Amino acid sequence: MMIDARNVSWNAGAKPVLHPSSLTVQPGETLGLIGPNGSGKSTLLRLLAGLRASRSGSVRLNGRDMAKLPRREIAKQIALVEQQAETADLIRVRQVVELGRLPYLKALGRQCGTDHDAVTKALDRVEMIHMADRFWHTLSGGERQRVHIARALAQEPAYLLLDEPTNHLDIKHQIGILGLVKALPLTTVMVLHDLNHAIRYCDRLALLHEGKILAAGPAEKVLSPALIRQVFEVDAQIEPGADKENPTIRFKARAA
Ligand SMILES: Nc1ncnc2c1ncn2[C@@H]1O[C@H](COP(=O)(O)OP(=O)(O)OP(=O)(O)O)[C@@H](O)[C@H]1O
Repeated sequence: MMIDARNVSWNAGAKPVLHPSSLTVQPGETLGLIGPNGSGKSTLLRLLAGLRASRSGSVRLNGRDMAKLPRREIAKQIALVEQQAETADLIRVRQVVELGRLPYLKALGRQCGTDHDAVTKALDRVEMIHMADRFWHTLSGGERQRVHIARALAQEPAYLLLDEPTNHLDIKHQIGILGLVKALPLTTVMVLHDLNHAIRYCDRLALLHEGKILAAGPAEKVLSPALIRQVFEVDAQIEPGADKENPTIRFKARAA
């Protein structure tokens, strides 16, 4: 059970956005994609989700070439929450989450008790069950983000792919969502900007820079002060955490 990307790449017109890159998502892990704006993180995530066709190589889902798999079959395995995911306005929260059940619907499109339970459970997990009947357009940015995550959970995927899942969330819900994601018995890939969140909530990190995976592995290998300086152009100090827990990175902006 894994997603295995071999030599995948993507161009926007003539401009290479992701140079040929390889990355294996290991079963059960939480893998963080980190890197500066425009480094290719979302592009790589979409390639891993089978939503963007690679110019080279292949992405294999549990050993099968994803380019040859029906979309519905992929959707039963992989749920993706994109940045700024849009939803039609005149729809209620529960209906948004029900969209996650589409890959399972039979020909007549009727939802059954299992679908209803999966939707309720997903809303409960992101603490949005009390807003199940609210209209989408009445939600705050953070509430919308939690509903999108609930939609992905209702899909009951084996792989959860999240692009900046803490966007719009206050600190309580940032920690809540990341803790929830880490605790789920799923394989997760998430794009994160907060390097301290990446250390705390990911088992492994892949650092992207200018469309290339510069390093991949455990945080202590990937996040050295030298690499942080090279990629993010900030000076950083890595301090050991209390009780030898996760280290903390402190940043110092460089003088211009
Ligand atoms: N459809 C597209 N057409 C043109 N350029 C694109 C397209 N998609 C991505 N790009 C460009 O490719 C580069 C990488 O984009 P991508 O969204 O993968 O970066 P990212 O690392 O996720 O960035 P961010 O942290 O800002 O979200 C950017 O310079 C972006 O402008």
